[in-house]
Amino acid sequence: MTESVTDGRQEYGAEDASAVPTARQGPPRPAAPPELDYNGRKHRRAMDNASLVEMARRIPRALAQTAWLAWSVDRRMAITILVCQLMSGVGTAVMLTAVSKALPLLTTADPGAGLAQAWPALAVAVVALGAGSGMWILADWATRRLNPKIASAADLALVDLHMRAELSAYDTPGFTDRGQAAEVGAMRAVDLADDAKTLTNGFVQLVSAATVLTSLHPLLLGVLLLSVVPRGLGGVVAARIDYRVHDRTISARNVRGMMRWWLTTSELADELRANTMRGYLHFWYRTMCDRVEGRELEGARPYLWVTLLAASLAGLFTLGMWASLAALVLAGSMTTAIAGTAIVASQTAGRALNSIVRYGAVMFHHGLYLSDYFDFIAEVGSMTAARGSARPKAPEKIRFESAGFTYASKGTPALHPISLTFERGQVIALVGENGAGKSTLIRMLTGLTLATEGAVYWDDTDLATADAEAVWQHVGLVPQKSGHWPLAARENITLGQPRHHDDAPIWDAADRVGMADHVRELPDGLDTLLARSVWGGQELSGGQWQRLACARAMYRRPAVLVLDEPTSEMDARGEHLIFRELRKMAPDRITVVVTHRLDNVRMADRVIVLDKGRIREEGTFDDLVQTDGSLLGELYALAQDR
Ligand SMILES: Nc1ncnc2c1ncn2[C@@H]1O[C@H](COP(=O)(O)OP(=O)(O)OP(=O)(O)O)[C@@H](O)[C@H]1O
Repeated sequence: MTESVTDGRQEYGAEDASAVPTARQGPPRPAAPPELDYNGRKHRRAMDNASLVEMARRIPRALAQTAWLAWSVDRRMAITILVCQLMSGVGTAVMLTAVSKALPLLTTADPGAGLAQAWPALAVAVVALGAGSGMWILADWATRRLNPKIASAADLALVDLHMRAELSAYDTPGFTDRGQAAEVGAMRAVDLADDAKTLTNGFVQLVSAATVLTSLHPLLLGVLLLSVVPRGLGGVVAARIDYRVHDRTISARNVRGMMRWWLTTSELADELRANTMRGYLHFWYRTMCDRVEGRELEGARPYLWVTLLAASLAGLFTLGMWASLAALVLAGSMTTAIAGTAIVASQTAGRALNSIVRYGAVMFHHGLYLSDYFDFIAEVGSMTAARGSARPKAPEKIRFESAGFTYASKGTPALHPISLTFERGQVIALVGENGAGKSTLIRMLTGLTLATEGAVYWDDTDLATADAEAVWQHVGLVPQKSGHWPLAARENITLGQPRHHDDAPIWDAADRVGMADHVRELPDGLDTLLARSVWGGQELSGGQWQRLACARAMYRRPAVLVLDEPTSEMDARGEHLIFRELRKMAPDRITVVVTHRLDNVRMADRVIVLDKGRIREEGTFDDLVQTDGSLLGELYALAQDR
């Protein structure tokens, strides 16, 4: 079915994938979403440069990384697996040796006498086989205990690093993409221990079987190896194709995943519908799906050819092995009994080699994702907010000394070097047009970012030398966009503070922002989950969420209280209440408020007007609005003239 969604200017084939919009009379055809490919380049270069030998080298590295992860989460289980692997290898060697001893006895002229002589060796073979299987089962149990622990630890490390990274990390080109690739690495960690165990078990079994095979006839091992080499190479090349497809689609999948949230969340459902955005967004999303799908399909054909070729060659080489065995027996170079043992040993070695090839390819594949994971961990690890050890007290004064800030991605400063002081007891209003640098100044003031020029001091402590967490202990921040945390109302107020048994301060904070009555009316009061998308959860209005963010900052009773447009979604009563509370709380702290509602600025002791990253004017509200040519005066007049 093809449905056309018309907004009067453009038409999109909204349901049919092939119906990429066609230009009719006049309206321009919408462009496909741009190719986003900042991160892929690095990986593709690495992939293209890597020879098979180099790629195979990744396997031991992946095994070592897995072993390290296993060791760090549960040493007991890691040792159990190792011991079981070795024991199962010993079991195989004992079993094969016992078979090689028993078979010549069984092929004598008198089978009865042969059996009587061979039974101890056969019994040893059976016990060794059973013990080997037991070891394998034990290793399996240990791996199952290890897998979820490795997965949680890998995921936790990733999430935690994100939370500890300097804000500038998010501005690094390709950061989100690399984060996504690392997430895939962390997700793959679920299977890591299992696959590593199967691979190493293959090695152990192979060594056992190869030792026995070589002792029977040196030629046998070479012939056996030949039968699995093609499959091994095929597996590695196929994994390489797979990873390249993954790598070529990661940016598209990443941006599609982000857009998916925007398209399905109730928060944007009104805007999307009422503004007839669905047609274009459907086209956009479909194009991304097609892009990913197309690249995956492109990889399917070479994948098929490689695996087919590898399997055919492997078949031919296996045939060759059987022919060689027959030739050796016919030429009298090998007895039938030894050939029989060789068959049993070659079965074991063949299975082991197959495991090595199969799981070697899997581990190689894991290795690529794991390297993404570890690279990202190292990258973000070096970007965590570890600045210095000074632990500043609640500041009496915050001083900017020629402090400026330039974002890494920008050539010009967002804030040119400025010098000014914020004092305890004062309410300071920051005013300025969009992009003037207010939020940037706030981030510097609270130590969220460090000045790229000059310095910011909390009393005598340069924030560049201070422990970031120790600084933030004294901060309460209401950012422009605060989190609608899918937690209970109680946690939404206390988040970031130690939990107390007494609810009185929580109700007090709710009361200060005019939310106490509403919270009382919620089905479970403070315990009500504030997330409509979760079963039993409740939703708040935009203004109510803002009130809760203010309550959270007030509950902290911080020495530095910073609010970035805290009342933009609030009604007049809420706004009045918040500013009244701020004034009441002001004597014990440094209060900084950013607001575009200039009537509120009156309550500030001091107004700082920023313009294009510079301080344009500073003083009391009344003085500034009455000054000729004042930007505040002009903005205020415009606000009155609305
Ligand atoms: N993460 C960032 N990376 C690069 N540039 C940024 C970043 N954040 C802000 N900027 C730029 O820095 C300048 C100052 O931005 P800032 O957010 O401080 O302005 P603002 O005064 O708070 O604006 P608004 O009133 O719109 O909130 C702007 O030019 C903005 O584009």
